[in-house]
Formats: sequence, C-alpha cells, structure tokens
Amino acid sequence: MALKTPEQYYESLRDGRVTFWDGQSIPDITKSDRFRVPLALIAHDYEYDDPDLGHLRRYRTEDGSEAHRIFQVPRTAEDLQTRVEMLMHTSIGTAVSGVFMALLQCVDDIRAVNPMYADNIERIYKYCRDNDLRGAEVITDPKGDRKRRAHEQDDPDMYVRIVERRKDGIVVRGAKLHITAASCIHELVVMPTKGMRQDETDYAVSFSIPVNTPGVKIINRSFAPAELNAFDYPASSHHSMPEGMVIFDDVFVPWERVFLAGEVQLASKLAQSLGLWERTGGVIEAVRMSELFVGLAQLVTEMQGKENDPIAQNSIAELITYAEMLRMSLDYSLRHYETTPSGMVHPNTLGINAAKYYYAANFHQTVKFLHDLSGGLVLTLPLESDLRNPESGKYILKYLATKKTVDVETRMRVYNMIRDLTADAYGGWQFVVALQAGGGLPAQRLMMNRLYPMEQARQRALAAAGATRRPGEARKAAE
Ligand SMILES: Cc1cc2nc3c(=O)[nH]c(=O)nc-3n(C[C@H](O)[C@H](O)[C@H](O)COP(=O)(O)OP(=O)(O)OC[C@H]3O[C@@H](n4cnc5c(N)ncnc54)[C@H](O)[C@@H]3O)c2cc1C
Repeated sequence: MALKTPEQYYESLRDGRVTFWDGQSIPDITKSDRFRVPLALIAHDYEYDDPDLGHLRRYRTEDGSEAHRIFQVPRTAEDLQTRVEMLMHTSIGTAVSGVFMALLQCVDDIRAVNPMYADNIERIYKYCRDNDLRGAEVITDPKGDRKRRAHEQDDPDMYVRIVERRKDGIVVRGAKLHITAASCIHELVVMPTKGMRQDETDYAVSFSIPVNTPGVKIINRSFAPAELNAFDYPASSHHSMPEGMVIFDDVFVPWERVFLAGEVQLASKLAQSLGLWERTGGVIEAVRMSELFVGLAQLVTEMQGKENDPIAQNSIAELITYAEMLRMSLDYSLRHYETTPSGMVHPNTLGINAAKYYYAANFHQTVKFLHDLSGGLVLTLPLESDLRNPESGKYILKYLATKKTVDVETRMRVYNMIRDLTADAYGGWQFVVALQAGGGLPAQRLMMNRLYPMEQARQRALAAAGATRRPGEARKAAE
C-alpha cells in the first residue's frame, strides 16, 4: 500500500456513493462540473512530488512506510510546528482528516472503558493512513428543539442513534448537518455532537464507515456555482468545498468499525477533543486570512493615494492588530503545547479556544475597516468582460485610473479579491464560518471557563485585595 497519485484519488471516488446536488443525483462526482473545483483542490494535496510542498505533505510512519502528514501524530513541538506549516498549504478537504488526531487523543480514555473500541480506532486510523484515504468530521446533529435533550425530541432521530444492536454490529439512523467535504472524501468519521446522559445511551455513538456504505446519502451545498472566472472571482474560482447533509438511513456498522456504543461518559470527551483540532484549523486559516486583509488594505490605500491619510493609517493599524493577535495566539498555543499520557503533543487547549473566540468575535468588525478603506468599488466594479470589450473597456481604463504608477487592471484585481473574500457569496460564507465552524461562540466560552487556572486567579485577587481568609473560611468562622 502506498501514497496515491491525484489520478488514483479521482478513481477512488468512483465507488457508487449516493450523492445529490441541486435536485440531481450525481452517479459519478468526478464527472460533475459542481465537484470540479473541490476535487481539484483535494487532488492537489496528493501531489507528493511537488518540489516546494512535497516534503511538507509526506512523512515516514513508525512502520517505515510513507504517508500524508495529516496522519502524523505529533510527538514533539517540532512535529506540531511542521503540521501547522503543512496545514497552511492544505485544502480543507484534506485538513478535515485531522479528525483522526481527535480520536487518537482520546484513545487512552477509551481503552480504559472498552479496549475493543480503542483497537478499532487504531486499526481504522492505520487503514486510512496506509491507503492514503481521507476522513470527514461528522459531528453536528440536526438537534431539533435546542431546549430538549436528544431522547426528548418529538422525532427521536434528531441526533444520530443506535436503532438496533446485533451480534455482528449496530444499525444507526439519523443525520449530520454541514459536513465539510463529505462527498469528496472516503470515510465518514462520526462522533456525538455533545455530552450524553445516562438515559441517552443510544445517542452516545461513534464509528467510521466508507461513504459508499448502503443507506448513506449526502445532499450537497456550496456558495460557489460550477463556473466562476478567475479575474472576477480570484478567491472562490479555485477555492470552494461543498458541505453535505449526511443521512444515515438505517445503516449497518460492523463492530470492527465502532468506537462507542452507549458508554455515555465518553461522548463529551470525543466532542471536546474534536473541538480542539477543528478550532486549531480555524485559527490557522484566520492567521492566513488576516494577513491577506492587511496586504489588501495597504494596496488599496496606496492605489488611491491615501497612504498619508491618518484615517487610512488607523484602519490599517486595526487590521494589523487583529492579524498579530491571531498570529501570536497561534504561536503561544504551539509553544505551550500539552501532551497526552500516550505521548501525543497537541496545541494548548485554553490558548486555542481563546484564539478561536477572538477570531470569531472580532471578524465582522475587522472586515468593516477593510470595507471602510476601500469604498463602493468593492461592490460596483465592472466585470472582466466589460474591461476586455474595447467599446466599454476604454472608459473603465480611463475612469478607474488613480495615478500613473497604478495599473488599472491590477487595481481591479485587488478590488475583486476584496469583494470575493468579504462581500460576495464566498465572503458571506466566511462571515458565518468564522462564527459557527468549530462550534459557536458559546462553545469556546464554555471551554475557557472550564480550563482557565481559576484557583490561581482567585488567590491572586484575594491577595491583591488584602484578604487573609478565603470566602468559605470566613463563613465557617462566623458559624
Ligand atoms: C461552513 C460550515 C462548515 C461546517 N463543517 C462542519 C463539519 O465538517 N462537521 C461538523 O460536524 N460540523 C460542521 N459545521 C457545523 C458547526 O459546528 C455548527 O454550525 C455549529 O456548531 C453550530 O451548530 P448549529 O449550526 O446546529 O446551530 P445551533 O445549534 O442552532 O447554534 C447556533 C447558536 O446557538 C447556540 N446554541 C445552541 N444551542 C443552544 C441552547 N440550547 N441554548 C442557547 N444557545 C444555544 C450555539 O452555541 C450557537 O451560538 C460547519 C458549519 C459551517 C457553517
């Protein structure tokens, strides 16, 4: 078994998977226009001979074989740094295979409850690694009425659940929403979306199955139409990945692929550990994007002759603050890494949650500075076709000129990038992704409250206030 080529990746998707898009069933996604860009992005990550990125993509496993670095379990701070560097150059369709890190991070706790589940995790991980397969993070349930728990919903299928336990496996029913790249990968790695209570055992379920397993159906959606030209849409014309509603219509899962089937005490552990790796991915993307915002703002300012304008400088300083805070937060989380009992090194959990929160909570108002600087052309810039038409193009070249040193076509490209990234369909997608992907703001607040070294903070506050007794002790003394 070896690394796949891009062609072998395409070939591996012709497996009878059931997938829909825009009212149509798509029998072979490799022949569909809708999937052209997403599959090309993932295929690119299979280019192991790339002279610039090949060394980042491949690594040697402990068994001596070669595999994609997404499967490398970080054992040192350097491993973790290299992983982050690799992720800076990797499509989201490959990055979601980080789901295996989340599973392996919990494997010690899982083994303590049921060694068979732990063995299954390690075997499926190696199977995917050695066959160069990709897995999706399949977590978010429809959840129905948010006030009620899984087993209290009007329809019991609002969270994926076990409907039958058999000698050879389990049968599951339900759906998972918003699953990034679900149709474009090989394995659906399913986990509970949150902690489950003792009366919700059927909902504490985790497993991994191939996308073409009978009963699995995927309904796709993306912000991007099939065709976008690269001049008018410099970001989204080559960067889109569908999300899928994944349906489990009474799907049989053999025991060899089950990671959890009723042990409720493990449900939140799995959900939280995935949260860490998902949010790390979000912060990496935020670092990349925020640096781009600074560059775009600077270009627009220079092109409009506003480089000495204090308001423009203030706006750019705001964008720099955002970019630097994110870069430093990521850096902090990597330097202050944590280690699991079995030796896996992972980013600092509190640091990543705080960084992801900062990114999401401030994204919208930070983009406002870029829009404020750029002006109305962000939305009203004429299309490339009008630039290329000599009858209209001559006016565009005349009236979009600012000064002799600025090439109008380059100015248009910069504006198109700003619109595409922040003010068009892809931009709208980014606004929601910042908030929701990896869990909404409350999910990070919860983790921060849980993980902050509160006792230390409490002691310092008491000492600063000149208190000699802790609040509990004072009450006892009065009794
Ligand atoms: C582009 C995109 C890609 C995604 N990719 C994936 C993926 O690959 N895999 C995956 O599993 N998920 C994925 N997600 C899902 C993402 O994790 C969820 O959207 C997010 O966790 C919020 O859940 P929700 O969409 O069901 O909204 P809701 O649950 O309705 O949450 C909306 C807001 O309400 C809050 N809330 C929820 N319940 C309550 C309550 N009882 N009381 C008070 N407030 C509450 C939430 O914290 C959140 O702030 C993706 C989402 C997006 C937008």
